[in-house]
Amino acid sequence: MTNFDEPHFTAPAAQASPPDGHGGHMDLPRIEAAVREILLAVGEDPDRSGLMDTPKRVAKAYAEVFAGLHQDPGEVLGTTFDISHEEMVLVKDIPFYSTCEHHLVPFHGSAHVGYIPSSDGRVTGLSKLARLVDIYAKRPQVQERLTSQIADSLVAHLKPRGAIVVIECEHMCMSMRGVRKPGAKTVTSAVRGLLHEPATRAEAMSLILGR
Ligand SMILES: Nc1nc2c(ncn2[C@@H]2O[C@H](COP(=O)(O)OP(=O)(O)OP(=O)(O)O)[C@@H](O)[C@H]2O)c(=O)[nH]1
Ligand SMILES: [Zn+2]
Repeated sequence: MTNFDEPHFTAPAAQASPPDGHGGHMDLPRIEAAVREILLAVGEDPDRSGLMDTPKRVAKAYAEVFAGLHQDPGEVLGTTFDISHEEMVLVKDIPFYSTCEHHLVPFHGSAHVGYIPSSDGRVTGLSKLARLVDIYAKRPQVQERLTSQIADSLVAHLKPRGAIVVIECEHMCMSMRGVRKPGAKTVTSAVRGLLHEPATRAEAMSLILGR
């Protein structure tokens, strides 16, 4: 069964902060040791010159790719402005990279994130919507959970009257291996509140799809 629980914001054996300095910890030496094991297991020589620094590099790369495990969406969405806006705010074509939790290879594409602000006259910064996408993308993920987590986080932190998230992705686990269908796109959506109304939803979808 899929586990929809929020990952923990702290990991055991704290060793080093992720590169963006948003708190939380990664056990870099442990990642390095595991990468060395993988290299040995596939029949490589981790001590040859080309691979000598690879475990260290991979650990550094993983700290970046999984940094979202240690970031708090509430903190990002906490920056709000006193702007009364009754209609939809939509940031579309937000590029992102995530990691398929089944194969630990990338899936990547675009996210479209929209909301109808709460009646309290406050909106969040536009960049915060893109930051929110990254916080959830930079974790081991499946596309469906990524989509609903972004929508649920908007609802929890901004109390909007409605929210919509549409994500279009290519999964490398379907392109470079396995079924090998490069170019196949998976589209997922999550809709909350007033965006369930057919006319509002249709308006959002036409804004999202009208390129
Ligand atoms: N629903 C969903 N499935 C995903 C996602 N990312 C990868 N998958 C799928 O996860 C499934 C894992 O299937 P398994 O049969 O357990 O693993 P596998 O033998 O590697 O499967 P193949 O990829 O078909 O070779 C595959 O069908 C993947 O396409 C995702 O974000 N959402
Ligand atoms: Zn996969």
